[in-house]
Amino acid sequence: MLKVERLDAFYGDSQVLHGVGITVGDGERVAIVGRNGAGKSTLLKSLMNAGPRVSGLVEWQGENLRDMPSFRRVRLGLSLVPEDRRIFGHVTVAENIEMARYAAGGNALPAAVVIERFPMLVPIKDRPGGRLSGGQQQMVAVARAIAARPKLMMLDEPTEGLAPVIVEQLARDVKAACVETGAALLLSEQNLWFARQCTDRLYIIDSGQIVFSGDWPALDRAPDVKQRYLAV
Ligand SMILES: Nc1ncnc2c1ncn2[C@@H]1O[C@H](COP(=O)(O)OP(=O)(O)OP(=O)(O)O)[C@@H](O)[C@H]1O
Repeated sequence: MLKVERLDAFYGDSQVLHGVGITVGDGERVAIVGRNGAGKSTLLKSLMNAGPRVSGLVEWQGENLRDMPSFRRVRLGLSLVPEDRRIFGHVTVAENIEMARYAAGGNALPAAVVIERFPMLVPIKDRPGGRLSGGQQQMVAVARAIAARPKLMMLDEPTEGLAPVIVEQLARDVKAACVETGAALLLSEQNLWFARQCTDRLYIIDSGQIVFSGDWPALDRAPDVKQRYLAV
């Protein structure tokens, strides 16, 4: 279980997160939604110690992570798929997924097993990463994360720039992969439809602060909140 309390994050002198508190239970799927610049990416990076300077509590399975480096967090089962996906262009889809072994060691799932879980990847498994569409790249990035058998997978705006038909497929595959492997999900998104398909509850972040916490029906019952923090 992830427990975050009083989390502040800074780039230089500029404070971007202010006293953030969230939890994600074992196997739970939770969304962080908010407008551009609200602090979603900064929050996920802060949880991995991958960029901003942070203070406050980040506790994972009862351990206060303090200044633990990212690679050790990965070994504890935390995994972040960043916005830019970081697919290797000169090796194939299957080899990109095989790279999960470097993060997870002997515990990683074989690429062939993971590819079966993502139907879109089956016909393109031998294609170089540099010749993939944005949607295919995102699918590979999620598959690679799943191959490392994370206990908590964090996805940073996976639908950005993707066609609606790909967004639908990605929603099905992300949810199914989490359910099958028991991985928890912390999803940063602006696409409310996608976030709702993949998760059971959400936090809204605005100007670096959590301004709403509840399940999706609770958001439906609060149209003023939706209008104030999520309308474009
Ligand atoms: N490396 C950085 N250095 C300085 N300021 C940054 C840096 N990265 C982000 N910021 C600032 O921090 C604030 C939060 O940005 P962040 O990327 O976390 O938002 P976001 O909710 O993920 O938005 P987006 O959807 O645009 O990615 C913004 O004001 C942004 O300009």
